[in-house]
Amino acid sequence: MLASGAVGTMQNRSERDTFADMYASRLARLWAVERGLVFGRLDHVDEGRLYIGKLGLTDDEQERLLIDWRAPVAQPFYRATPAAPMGLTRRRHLQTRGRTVVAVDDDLLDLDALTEDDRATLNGEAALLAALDERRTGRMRDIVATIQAEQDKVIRSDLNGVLVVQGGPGTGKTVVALHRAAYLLYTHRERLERRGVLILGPNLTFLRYIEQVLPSLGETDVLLSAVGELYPGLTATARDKPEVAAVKGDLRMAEVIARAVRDRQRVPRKPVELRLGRYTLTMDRKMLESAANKAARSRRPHNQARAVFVRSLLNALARQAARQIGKGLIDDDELADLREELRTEPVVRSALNRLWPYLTPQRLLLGLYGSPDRLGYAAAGLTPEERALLRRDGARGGEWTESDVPLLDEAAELLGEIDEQVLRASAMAAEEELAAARQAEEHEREAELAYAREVLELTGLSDVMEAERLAERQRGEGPHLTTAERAAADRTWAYGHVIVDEAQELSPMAWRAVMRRIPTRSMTIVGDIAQTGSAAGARSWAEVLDPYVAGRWRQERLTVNYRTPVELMEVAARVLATIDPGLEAPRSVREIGASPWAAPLAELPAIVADEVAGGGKVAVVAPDELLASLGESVEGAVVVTPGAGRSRGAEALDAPVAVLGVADAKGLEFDSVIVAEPDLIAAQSPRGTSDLYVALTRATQRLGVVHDRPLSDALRGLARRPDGDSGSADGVPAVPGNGRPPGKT
Ligand SMILES: Nc1ncnc2c1ncn2[C@@H]1O[C@H](COP(=O)(O)OP(=O)(O)OP(=O)(O)O)[C@@H](O)[C@H]1O
Repeated sequence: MLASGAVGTMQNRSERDTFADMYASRLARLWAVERGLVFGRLDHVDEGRLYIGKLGLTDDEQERLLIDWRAPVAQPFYRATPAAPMGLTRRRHLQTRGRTVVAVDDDLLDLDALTEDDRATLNGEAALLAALDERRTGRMRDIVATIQAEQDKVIRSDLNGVLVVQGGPGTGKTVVALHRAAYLLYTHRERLERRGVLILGPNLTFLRYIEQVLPSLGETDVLLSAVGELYPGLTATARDKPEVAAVKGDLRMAEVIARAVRDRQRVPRKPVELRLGRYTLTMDRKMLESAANKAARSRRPHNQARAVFVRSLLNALARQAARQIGKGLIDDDELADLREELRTEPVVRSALNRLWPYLTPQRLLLGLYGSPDRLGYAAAGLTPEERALLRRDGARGGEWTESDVPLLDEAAELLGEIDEQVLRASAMAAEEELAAARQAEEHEREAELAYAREVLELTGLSDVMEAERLAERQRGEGPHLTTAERAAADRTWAYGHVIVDEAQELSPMAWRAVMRRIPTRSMTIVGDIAQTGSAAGARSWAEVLDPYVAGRWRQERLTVNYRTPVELMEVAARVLATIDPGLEAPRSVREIGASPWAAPLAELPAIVADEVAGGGKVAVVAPDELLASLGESVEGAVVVTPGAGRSRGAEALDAPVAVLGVADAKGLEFDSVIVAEPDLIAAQSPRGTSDLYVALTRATQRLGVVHDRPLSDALRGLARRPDGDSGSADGVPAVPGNGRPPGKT
């Protein structure tokens, strides 16, 4: 298609590009599914054999060669059991390397239906354990070949309504949610391709960790985003202290933002005088209030209601001007002329801008955080201590934090868009004002200059640029945009389906921002209440969902832990019991024959070197305050500090050793995990014990803790790491060997 060149009519060219796009994405899909293309075979009692793979293929005669795993006829591959064989005699798992079959495992489902020959060729089932025991690569992989029945139920659950998937660590919530996205896209392709699917994750490192799963299933057009990226045009990675995050995430902030907007619409008590050469006009309180009331009654967002306010004031001023120049009665045309004349007067314009300024969410929030007065008015419903937590000096600078993003979104909703033409016009006007201000009297100068700068800044915002570029592309003047790209740039986009991972971490304000994007409430929410680390996070799913879909959400539970071996989970479960004795840890499927260990902090560098030599990915999970120093002491480590960007996360995943805090380790897994100063992790925030539970459940093979501080009861019994100091913690004998598994069990 491309070789045919850019010839012919516009229509020809556009057709050519469409075909080229189509073939390119088909090709990309075919390449992406190469690994493990075919992984299963179903032997039916009477229908013969079907091969199951990552996508469907037919030959030139339209004979089915391969069935897509998501097709209804593939379902018995995941669901059939000897008790309910679903018409199968046998299910075969094929393991391949490149295009070579390297192993075959059979599940026997219907003994009676098997021939003697079949009985002789049956192998034991080992595909799942083989997959679980594989070394980790730093990136999550698809599990199509080994999806378990309870997971399949979640994956194929109905598109409509809110589905909550609650499950302990390692139960496959994330991987299942990703396969569900692929399944929904396959089953409801038209609707979901048009509206798009959004997957929200806890942080940028996590997004890098999962980003290859959907492409490897042939799905490339899903938007992966962290909550800190929900507001187009900025990526917030900084984190507030827990007590600040708790205030910013509280539902009362919705009222604070609403009042902050109203604060910018309050009219001054004293009359405002406008000196206009020949005459002086006065805007008294009554006139201002009447204009503000009209604007409020229009029920438009702030930036759009401004037009109503301005028009009302200009009308009143024009009448006043007419009276002053001796024209008592004027007709509509004359009034309109006068109004336009006044509108262009710099003095009038600048007064109107001060009375009802155009506002962006950023400006509103910075103005609020930076001013005790504004906070006093807007946050009247908060305590003085809470207001103090919101206060930020240097209002103009400063980084946006993850918990600011839902507030910006809330503000955007109340402020509305600023018309692009208006922005341009006010930029020009501001330039003029700047020039005028330079000539103004000393005492007025500061205020004038500050205001003009403000407007200029406002008009130079990068999201406006983005909007422009977007509009250009949509008009067909730029490169083709995918649904995901268009959705990412548009704050008001309504998605076809939204998946929220680690959903327990979202604050009530973040939920408002999420719900705005999915008016149909077609959602999958996955998480674990026991892992909630954020101070503003969830304590129960009902508390989160009842305000939006009371009585209309359904829940599935995942109960089997595929990541953490039995020995490691025993230790984690002791910590879980200290959070709440009623909480149940998931059941692990593997034993590895080695127990977690403890060692002095000083031995960390040597231990890490040893673990790296042992192979696979190693992580040191540490309290935030120790990250930098530990990172320096460990050779070859990539440190992820809070606020690190997407690329740092990726670097850490690809490195042999990552040093990171719990918030960034959330959702990830490594072959070997060393938790530094566990009790400091537990003490560093109100939900610190949940953080420790998360840290202890990240390993697939080996787990240890290094510490100087005394260990809590839950960890006190750990054996000393044999290579470290002799003896054991509190008299418990050392584990035999070097703490590594003696081999696959
Ligand atoms: N059916 C399966 N076949 C093979 N591997 C699986 C299966 N289910 C889960 N796993 C693996 O188990 C590990 C844990 O899965 P995942 O990260 O999705 O769990 P999670 O419930 O999201 O955990 P957490 O709550 O701790 O983040 C992953 O390596 C995943 O690939």
